[in-house]
Parts: sequence; C-alpha cells; structure tokens
Amino acid sequence: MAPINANDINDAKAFVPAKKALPEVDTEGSNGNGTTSKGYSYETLLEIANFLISRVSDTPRIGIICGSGMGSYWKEGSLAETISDAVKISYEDIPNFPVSTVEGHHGQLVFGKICGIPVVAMQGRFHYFEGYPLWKCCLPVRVMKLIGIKTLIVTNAAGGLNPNYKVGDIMIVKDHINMMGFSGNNPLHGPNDERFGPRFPPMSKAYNFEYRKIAKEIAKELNIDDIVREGVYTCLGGPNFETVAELNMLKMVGVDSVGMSTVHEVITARHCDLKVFALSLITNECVTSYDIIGEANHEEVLDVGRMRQDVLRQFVSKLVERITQLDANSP
Ligand SMILES: O=P(O)(O)O[C@H]1O[C@H](CO)[C@@H](O)[C@H]1O
Ligand code: HPA
Repeated sequence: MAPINANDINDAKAFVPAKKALPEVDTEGSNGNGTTSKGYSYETLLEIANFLISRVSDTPRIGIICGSGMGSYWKEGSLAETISDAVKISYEDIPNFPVSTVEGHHGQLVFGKICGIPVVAMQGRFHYFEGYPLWKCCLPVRVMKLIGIKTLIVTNAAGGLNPNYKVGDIMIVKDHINMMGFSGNNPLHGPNDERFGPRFPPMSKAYNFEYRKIAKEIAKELNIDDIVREGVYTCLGGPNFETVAELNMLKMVGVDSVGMSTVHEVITARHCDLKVFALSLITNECVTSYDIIGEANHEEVLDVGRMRQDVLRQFVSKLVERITQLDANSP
C-alpha cells in the first residue's frame, strides 16, 4: 500500500489552523528563580502575591475561579462583568505565572468588587491536559491565599452523568472523587511546606456545609431551585471526553458530574485552610449509551455557559454577599 501523503488528506478538520500560536508550557516550573521540580517555593509565591498586591488597592476577601464559558472570558453579561472598579492583570504580565491555552479562557486576574465586597477572579484556569503538572494548575490558589482571600468559589463546566440532570442545570458540589489521585497524581505530591498546610490534610469536609446551605436558599430566592442540584463531581485528566464504558463506571461509583478541573484546586485550597464553595454548570449530557447519536464537544460547553451567564452572575453575586455576611458573624 502506498504511504499516505499529508497533502492528499481532504479532511478540512485536520488542517484547521491553530487560533493562536501555541504557548510555551513550562511543565515542571524549572525556568524561574526559586523554582523546584516539585513546585514553587513559598518565597516565590510570596513574590508573585506581593507583585499583585502592589497593583491593587483593596485586599480581596473571596477568590473566584471562572469555568469554561462562565466568565472565563470577558463578555458583556458574564460573571466577571459583575466586578466593578476592575483592575485586570494579564497572566502574561505576572512573573512566574502560567498562561491559559484553552479556548474560552481569557487569561487574566480581575481584582474589583462584587456587591461592594473585594474579590479577585481568575478569568481562565490551568488544566492538567494543557501540559501543566497539577501543582502548577493550582499555583494561583496559593497565590490568592497569600494575597489574603479567605474563601474560594470554584466554578466549572461539566458533563451531567446523573440521569435526572438537564443541560443548563447548576450542581452545587457536595463532594468529589479524586480519580487522578488514585494513581498518586496529586497537587500536594512532593515535599510539604507547613507554611501552607499539613502533610496529611483531611478532605471529608472539603465543600463548606454552611455555604451549600446558603446556596440552596439563594436558589429558592432567585426562583431557580428547579435547576439547582447537589452532587458529586469528578475530574479526569482529559483532554478527550470520556468513553461510554468510562462514564458508566463513574456512574456506578456515584459520580453526578464529570469535568477536567476543580478537584486539585479544591485540595490545594483546603490544604491552606481556605473555605470552599464549588458549582458545576451542566453543559452537556454524558453519553452513557452507544445508541445516543450526539457527542460531547467544547463548542456546546461554551454555548451553554453563555446561555446561563445571567443566572450564574446573579447566583454567584448573591453567594459572595451572603458568604461574607456569614463569615463576618462567625468566629
Ligand atoms: O473545568 P472547566 O475549566 O470549566 O472546563 C471544562 O470544559 C472543558 C471541556 O469542554 C474542559 O476544560 C473541562 O474541564
Ligand atoms: N466531560 C469532561 N469534561 C467536561 C464535560 C464532559 O462531558 N463537559 C464539560 N467539561
């Protein structure tokens, strides 16, 4: 058989040009001062934090990680647009910071206020499939901690595995299954710096109970309780979406929503004693049968994010307000 010549292939998809030049992904973090093979030193992270602090006037109380299509890009009406008095700092301009490579992830920190409360939002997160090790995906969480946040709100786009879920539902995360951790891939792998947290942090109360209670109250107040669920999230390494067999296995072990983020961010946040709230926007139904015609795709994920941006903006804004009130009144 004659060898295939790339020029003969007629499949347009195979030749779609890259939208932007592929960024250099530093997979081990060994390109800067103070880096080690297992993460940045405390001092280097402090330097990054101080660089950011020198550029803003208010210390943020709450950090927000914007998921795919959910204000991860700057768009009229998106969650990130809620932020007033915004100071935007591109990841590229922050020393030793990774850069976002995913379509729909803008790549900047936005400092400002939601309902008068100082926040910092990540418009664009880092994923394992981009080539970053997990500790590096979570570097911004430690930086936000050093800047002064007390609470982290994590949002993600996810496939709905629970058969009762519909596209557009919002799932309050009550727990996660750390699938990547089962093979020892964990953001806390390597030497532990006690200044961040303990060697063996517990994870049984990772998702703050009081915050989840507030979120359900807010859902009622906003009259969206029919689309708000509560369930278990899992993160796979990606970037491919899952096979039917994989999804059925995950369903059997009690997973309700599936994505490629969040779990390692939450582990890092809990390690350094941040309080955590997380939600999944269900952007697609997981394909759990060979009879289903459709397939998961990233465009649908972004579209559903856009479709739900108003609701998410209201939901998260109210959460920011009520979480701040709750924490002000508790020790
Ligand atoms: O988890 P976020 O960043 O919201 O994005 C989700 O959507 C993308 C797939 O469409 C993956 O990156 C997955 O993790
Ligand atoms: N699987 C994994 N990640 C995702 C999905 C999915 O179905 N949807 C959005 N992110």
